[in-house]
Amino acid sequence: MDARRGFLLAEAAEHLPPVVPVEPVVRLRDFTRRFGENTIIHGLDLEIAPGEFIALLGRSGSGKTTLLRTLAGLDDARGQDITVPGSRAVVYQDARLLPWKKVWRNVALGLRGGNVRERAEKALSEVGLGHRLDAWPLTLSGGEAQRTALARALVREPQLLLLDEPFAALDALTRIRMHELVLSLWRAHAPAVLLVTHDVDEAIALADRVLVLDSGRIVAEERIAAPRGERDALVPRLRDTLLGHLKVAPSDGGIVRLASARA
Ligand SMILES: Nc1ncnc2c1ncn2[C@@H]1O[C@H](COP(=O)(O)OP(=O)(O)OP(=O)(O)O)[C@@H](O)[C@H]1O
Repeated sequence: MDARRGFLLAEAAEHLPPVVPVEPVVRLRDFTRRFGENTIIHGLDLEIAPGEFIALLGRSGSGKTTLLRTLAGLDDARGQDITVPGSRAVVYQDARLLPWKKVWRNVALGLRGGNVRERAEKALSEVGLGHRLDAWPLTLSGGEAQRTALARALVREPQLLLLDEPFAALDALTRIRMHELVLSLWRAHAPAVLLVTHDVDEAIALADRVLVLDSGRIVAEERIAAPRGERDALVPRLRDTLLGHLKVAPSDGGIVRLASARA
């Protein structure tokens, strides 16, 4: 390298921000889960950075829920090398609201400290339900119930948000609205997210990184650097790649969902 080029590179490097290694918020090393004789997860390594949005795809029985339950602290992880943040929240496919408590009380459930009603109200306003604070859960639509579940998760300001197929039971239009809502909440609160889904297109639309789990092993990983509003052109290639890893034949077009593909 000539001296002038070396000087220019050194000068440019001086103006770059220092590279600060970011500690992952989740770290699993050689994680294995057995149920009796059956090994469900095989020596899995996983790191999730703060604020990173991960989608986890996999066929039925591949171990997705087992992994999510472990990260949520709901499964026996004794003797395993696992780091998770102290504050975590889970949203499931069904909203799991207590029908005998008003909507705002469901969101406030277990909240410590003062201003509980105001905090629940703020969270419900963020998901567009500021007008349903005193409603009973059974009067909510499916989408409203899931938005309440999201408010209940986010009011705790979790560092890790675990989403277990939270949109699977919703109709297509509501699902798209929920995608937009989840992205805006993610931008506002910046938790790391692990979204378990069967929907390849959903994974591509939402995530920074898509992982494919097969028989308890991560068999593929796709980083998606493109901004979320500019991903349409990438979808066909990514969909084919991911479906290839999932061993599902691509359809002729439209949304390919594993749930229907495996039926
Ligand atoms: N408590 C348990 N005892 C015994 N086997 C279990 C238990 N929990 C899960 N398994 C088994 O572990 C495997 C993985 O299950 P898991 O629920 O993690 O899969 P999944 O990828 O989430 O599937 P799905 O998409 O259908 O929800 C399955 O074969 C399941 O039968």
